[in-house]
Amino acid sequence: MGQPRDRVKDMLDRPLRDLRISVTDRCNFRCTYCMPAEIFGAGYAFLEKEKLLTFEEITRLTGIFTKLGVEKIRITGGEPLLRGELPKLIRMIDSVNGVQDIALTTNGSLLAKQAHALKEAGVRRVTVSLDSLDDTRFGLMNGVGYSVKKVLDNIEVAAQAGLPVKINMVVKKGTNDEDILPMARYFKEKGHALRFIEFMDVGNTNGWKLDEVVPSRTIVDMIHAEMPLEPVEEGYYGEVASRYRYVGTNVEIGFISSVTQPFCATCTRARLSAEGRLYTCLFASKGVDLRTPLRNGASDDDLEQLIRGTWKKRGDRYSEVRLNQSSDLKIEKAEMSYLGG
Ligand SMILES: Nc1nc2c(ncn2[C@@H]2O[C@H](COP(=O)(O)OP(=O)(O)OP(=O)(O)O)[C@@H](O)[C@H]2O)c(=O)[nH]1
Ligand SMILES: C[S@@+](CC[C@H](N)C(=O)[O-])C[C@H]1O[C@@H](n2cnc3c(N)ncnc32)[C@H](O)[C@@H]1O
Ligand code: SF4
Ligand code: SF4
Repeated sequence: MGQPRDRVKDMLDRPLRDLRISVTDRCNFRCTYCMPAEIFGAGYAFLEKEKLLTFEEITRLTGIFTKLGVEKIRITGGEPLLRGELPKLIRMIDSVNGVQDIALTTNGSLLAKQAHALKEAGVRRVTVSLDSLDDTRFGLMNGVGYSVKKVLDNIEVAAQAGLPVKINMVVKKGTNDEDILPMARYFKEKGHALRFIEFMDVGNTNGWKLDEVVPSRTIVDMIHAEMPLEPVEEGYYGEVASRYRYVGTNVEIGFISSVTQPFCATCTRARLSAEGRLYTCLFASKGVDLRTPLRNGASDDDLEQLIRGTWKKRGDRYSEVRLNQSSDLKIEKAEMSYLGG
């Protein structure tokens, strides 16, 4: 694996390390906190096929990002497993010099069919989102009545295919906070790392209110009282989750506290939307169009300069700025399902 030619840093001295690639803005779920059904209904204008970056375009851009320091790729969306022939894309990305890790975030509904092929193509690990073990609550939260058992079965298929699995649970007060302990008990037993995500004010349509956020500290205390926890050291610079281990086991649990303990100071993540816009923050309103130059014959050097210049100008620290505010900052944001969660 070659070393990056020139690791670029932003205005706050943060290097570019991770690229989160959204491969589609579509999803078969309508999670209330992400794609509420009343907004993302039948009339919603999703991206047309010709607007999506092709696999060749994504791979070419990945090669340029690695020259600037990117080592870790996360495939996301929308629901990434809705994109046809995903294993083919994974194989192409895996062949890019400098890519050291390819992870996938998915709602798990289509995982059983594809787990083996994804693993073989080069996916190193998957994160499956699941917010409850109760069918009624999960069905309401995913917006389409999708069953818990199917997701749990698919998680085990992925694990048996040799993919380490993490679970993401978004916690909303009054909606699924009663699921915190049952989820912790279940995944402790299964041996998969569960991560609790504070409900965030992403996008413009999820009706976010600070009083629906359950602070990670509360969840740590709640779990520790029943199943003692000990902290685990940061695994890498800028790690998103604070990790703990159940005492006496190797099973981990994580907390993603972007509302109450923002981690902008070490944020190394760039996001590439399915239509090829580069976003330097999850809460950015505008992305930089890479598809137009890509399709108009720009050279790799031109594209590298464009990406380098964008990262160098980056000063984003939305979650830190929002801290201590009782509401979201009233700015126009891109939707998470569009720019890649
Ligand atoms: N505010 C904010 N939230 C983030 C950011 N990155 C990830 N998240 C949130 O954390 C969730 C989990 O991210 P994942 O991609 O599953 O995890 P990760 O921590 O990057 O993954 P690992 O590589 O396993 O450490 C995302 O779905 C977001 O909700 C970020 O840069 N800013
Ligand atoms: C946007 S989804 C895309 C990938 C895939 N569809 C999935 O759900 O895993 C990525 C992650 O973002 C999380 N997410 C979405 N909206 C969120 C919000 N408002 N607050 C916190 N996390 C959110 C989801 O739970 C999921 O784990
Ligand atoms: S969180 Fe994932 S599964 Fe849920 S609506 Fe958003 S993109 Fe779809
Ligand atoms: S809010 Fe923006 S800058 Fe802060 S951690 Fe998230 S993506 Fe990074």
